[in-house]
Amino acid sequence: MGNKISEADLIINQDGSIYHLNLLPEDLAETVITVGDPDRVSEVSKHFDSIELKKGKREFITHTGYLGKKRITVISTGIGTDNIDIVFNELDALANIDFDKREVKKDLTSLDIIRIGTSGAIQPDIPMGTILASSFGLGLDALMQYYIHELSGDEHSILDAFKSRFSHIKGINPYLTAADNTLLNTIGSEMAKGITVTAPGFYAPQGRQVRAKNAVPDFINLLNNFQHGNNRITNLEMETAGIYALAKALGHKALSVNAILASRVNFEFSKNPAAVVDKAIKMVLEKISKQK
Ligand SMILES: O=P(O)(O)O[C@H]1O[C@H](CO)[C@@H](O)[C@H]1O
Ligand SMILES: O=c1cc[nH]c(=O)[nH]1
Repeated sequence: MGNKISEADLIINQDGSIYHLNLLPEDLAETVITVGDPDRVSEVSKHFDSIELKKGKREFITHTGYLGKKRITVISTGIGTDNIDIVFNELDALANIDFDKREVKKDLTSLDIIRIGTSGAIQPDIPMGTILASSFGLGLDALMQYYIHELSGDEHSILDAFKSRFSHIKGINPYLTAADNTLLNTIGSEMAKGITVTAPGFYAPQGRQVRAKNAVPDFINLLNNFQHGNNRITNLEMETAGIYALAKALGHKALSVNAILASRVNFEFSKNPAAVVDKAIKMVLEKISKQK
């Protein structure tokens, strides 16, 4: 009885679906694509050979279907790592908790989770239109302060170097997690690679200044000058670090693929963002369709 998860910890709706995602366990495929924008879900599923279900609640829209013999779920997370907390805990519950018994299943399923997101580049040699796979996610948000998560030697050494270089920025406690190596070397094999910084906002937290004044001057230059071994920071967005860290904590494999819409060092934003996103979607689906 001690292992039973309470009704307040794991909320199951009257119809047996999980609280926010509105999905039943059988609605979820073992290959999951996450996107930020709910409208991007159909941009992915329009390439499927068949669509088995469409469900949604709030910003969490889900389509599950087949690409050849591969069953795939595509789901929108909305913006930010606070939403990643909800989506990843609920995806994991769908895969690994027996909803009738409210207990963790004996045999755990490790999902393959691939994010297709948009992002801004901070290196001059990464132009708009690049499709980039995140080798690491470096979080400047607070999500992982609430979870126990372990770091590998590589993760420790990059994170320690970053923390000592950025110790002057008040109120941050960065965390860092690597991509799943197999997904990086298969799905990401033909993509540019680099460390993705996940910011807790789009404007000043990504070094943008419109009217409100930035507390961290020269943020983009500070980030793009950071180098540890062969690792450098290439781009900024708002979910990857949370995805990598929570996926690892829950035993899932994750890769984040970034459609680069902005060059922050050239002060440019894509005139045709849909075409860049479509290129990323096609690259990912082509690789997934070749997986066993
Ligand atoms: O296009 P998506 O996947 O939402 O990703 C990026 O775009 C949003 C900001 O415009 C943030 O969610 C950021 O991570
Ligand atoms: O610069 C960018 C572009 C897309 N998404 C972000 O979070 N930042």
